[in-house]
Amino acid sequence: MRIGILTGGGDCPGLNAAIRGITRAALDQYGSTVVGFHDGWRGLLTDSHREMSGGQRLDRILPRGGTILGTARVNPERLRAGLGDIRATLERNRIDALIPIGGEGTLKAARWLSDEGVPVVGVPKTIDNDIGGTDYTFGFDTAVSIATDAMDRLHTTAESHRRVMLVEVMGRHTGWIALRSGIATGAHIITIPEDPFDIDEICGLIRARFGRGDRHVIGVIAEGSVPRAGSGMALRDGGVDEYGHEIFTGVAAQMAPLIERDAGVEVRTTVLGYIQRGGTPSSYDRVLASRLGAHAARAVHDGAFGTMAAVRGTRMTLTPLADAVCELKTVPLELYREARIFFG
Ligand SMILES: Nc1ncnc2c1ncn2[C@@H]1O[C@H](COP(=O)(O)OP(=O)(O)O)[C@@H](O)[C@H]1O
Ligand SMILES: O=P(O)(O)OC[C@H]1O[C@](O)(COP(=O)(O)O)[C@@H](O)[C@@H]1O
Ligand SMILES: [Mg+2]
Repeated sequence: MRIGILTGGGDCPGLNAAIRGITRAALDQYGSTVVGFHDGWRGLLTDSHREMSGGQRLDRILPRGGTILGTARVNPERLRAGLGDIRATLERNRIDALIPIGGEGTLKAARWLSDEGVPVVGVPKTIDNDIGGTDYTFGFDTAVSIATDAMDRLHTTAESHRRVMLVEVMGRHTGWIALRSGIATGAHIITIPEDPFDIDEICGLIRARFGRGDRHVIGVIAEGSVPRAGSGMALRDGGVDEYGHEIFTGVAAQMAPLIERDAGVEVRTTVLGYIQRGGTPSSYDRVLASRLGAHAARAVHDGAFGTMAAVRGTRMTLTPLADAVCELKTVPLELYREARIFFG
């Protein structure tokens, strides 16, 4: 077989391990060849690609962050309008099956291509861990470790200065990174997009902590957090970018002056940003990405198209793409309530 692969959406640690997993399995186990398309779906629209070869060169990419194929976002309408170009690229390169590695956006496009008759098997990736049909996505474990390390450091400086430290972490639609890193570091407040926050409640909690003699507060704020309607705070509207994503206006920075005024304490804001996505993957993410990649290679050779490689417990499985993209995997509210035990 000739298998096309691509990495789409935001990069994350483990993409290279997944590329290696697919390529090593396809080449060594099935004698197939692999063609890597550059910069996500853009590489299929413009036919920009490279032939992948196995051996030592691929072994060295296992621990490397980012993606050797490059990634990009393409306006979904432009992608749909380019179906003819995509088909032409696949035919010109004699591609028998496509393995897109991506988040919920890339996998929606994969599902659409599958519905159009293209043989597709997806591989889930994202630091946000918000893809349905799989217990975990690679990138998440590394991002949580980076956020945990950062917050451990912020505790000591906040305590020294008697400050509130708001730490904004990634999580566009879901609070998985905020929840996991917040619990791990003993954060006093965690806000997640799934449960709009009440700024008065947060201020009350901060006043109570300082009132009983505590010297600092760490608040972990998922970037997609929103204030509860009618709760005395409204976020600035940033509109939507050309790819259809909401443009964030900095929720933590907008909370800070309200807390300073109400609680009469100094507030500092740290936005962890792209640090969470860069650099070498954790051992967990390397293993998960390698296994998902090899499993996807196996699935295309079995003809199991229209599916996504997934992990359930410790087992590799296949989930129908339609099930994987029908809804985001959000943080269950009972899990968030469990975390609230440690607030304050
Ligand atoms: N509903 C959709 N239909 C077709 N293509 C889509 C759709 N949603 C996203 N895409 C394509 O997938 C790309 C990656 O999606 P995005 O959400 O940016 O990243 P991720 O795959 O990491 O979630 C988009 O830039 C777009 O080209
Ligand atoms: O790279 P961009 O376009 O600034 O996107 C940032 C977004 O990408 C992410 O890092 C990961 O999201 P995806 O995996 O869905 O691409 C989000 O946490 C963040 O909101
Ligand atoms: Mg996305």
